[in-house]
Amino acid sequence: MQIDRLLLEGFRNYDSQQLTFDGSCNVIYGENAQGKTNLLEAIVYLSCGRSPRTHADRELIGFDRDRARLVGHIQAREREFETEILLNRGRRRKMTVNGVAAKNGGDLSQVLHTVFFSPEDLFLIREGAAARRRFMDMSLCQLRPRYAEALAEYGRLYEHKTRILRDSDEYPQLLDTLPDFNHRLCQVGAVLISYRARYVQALAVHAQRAHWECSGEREELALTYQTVKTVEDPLGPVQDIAGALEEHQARHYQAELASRLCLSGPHKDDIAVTVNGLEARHFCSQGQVRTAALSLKLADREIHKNAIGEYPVMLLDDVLSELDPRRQEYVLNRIAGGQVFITCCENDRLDALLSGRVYHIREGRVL
Ligand SMILES: Nc1ncnc2c1ncn2[C@@H]1O[C@H](COP(=O)(O)OP(=O)(O)OP(=O)(O)O)[C@@H](O)[C@H]1O
Repeated sequence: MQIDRLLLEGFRNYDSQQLTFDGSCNVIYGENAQGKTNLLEAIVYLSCGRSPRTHADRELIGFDRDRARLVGHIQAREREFETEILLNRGRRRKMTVNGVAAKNGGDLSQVLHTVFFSPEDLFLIREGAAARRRFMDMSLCQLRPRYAEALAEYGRLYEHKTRILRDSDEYPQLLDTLPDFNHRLCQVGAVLISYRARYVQALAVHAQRAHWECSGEREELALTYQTVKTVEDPLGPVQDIAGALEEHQARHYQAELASRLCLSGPHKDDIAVTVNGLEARHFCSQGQVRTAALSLKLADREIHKNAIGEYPVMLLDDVLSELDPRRQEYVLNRIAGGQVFITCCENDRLDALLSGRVYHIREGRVL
């Protein structure tokens, strides 16, 4: 799987730029704030309709523009595809694959998969649960179109329920609609839990191996999916999970009314990460955190490879400079085989490490 050509018009700081890429390694370098990350962001966006940096599509449109256009020529499953996205201020975006309308990001992911790794991901281990949920969601939305649909529906239901709880003092009749919302949240929430549990099960195996190798066979990384307490078996039948969610919700009904917050549901899920039995978030050194974050990303790449039979496009945003030479070498050896994009501020060291095409970016243009 690879992206051969990319056209950006009015996307972030790219006015109008056409790029042709190498099938193996592409090194993108330039000074700070020139558009290196924007370029990788565009490729991720073409793969799933979601930016790794923002939920707000309007932020992707150039400051002085009303619309942005992204076109990617992609090779996958021995076929060629053209994915196009049009973003308009104040209007719904339009997405097509080979001229056929794509209704959501899941349709784009039928064509292109990406794994994006940036310095912020080094905090995947240290930060709160939201970072790890976002990681699962980004990956699962690409892997499973049904997950993307369920996640979007869950988000809409969650917002409605939040508004009902918030406004119920002023309009008590709103509470009459709450049982319906709660029921649907449990049904859709159960689908999310079922997918997440399987994903983390696979992730744990690959990440454990990557961390073990990268740490010189000294450290054991373990991942455990954590969800709503009443769900005893997240790998069990979806209807059983939904039942367990209803039970948890009923127990928290009064507390939700009192706090006016959605307290029950998989929107609070997490992945517990331990290294040699110790909670990584609190007890890991900087180096261990880096190795663990890296292992999660490499594991994610393996899961995509197993699911689609081809390596996803790997995008490494400024991360090599954050890693010591041993880890750098480990990453570069492990990612050989698929198409890779690497951004960096200076190209000298990377030139020595990699063979591939080099792009110098300045002010949203390739020099
Ligand atoms: N919607 C937008 N329209 C125009 N320019 C934008 C928009 N969003 C961001 N920018 C500009 O893009 C630039 C940042 O680009 P990017 O994040 O790709 O930098 P970078 O080259 O990766 O830098 P660094 O090496 O510091 O990470 C900034 O100058 C920012 O002002």
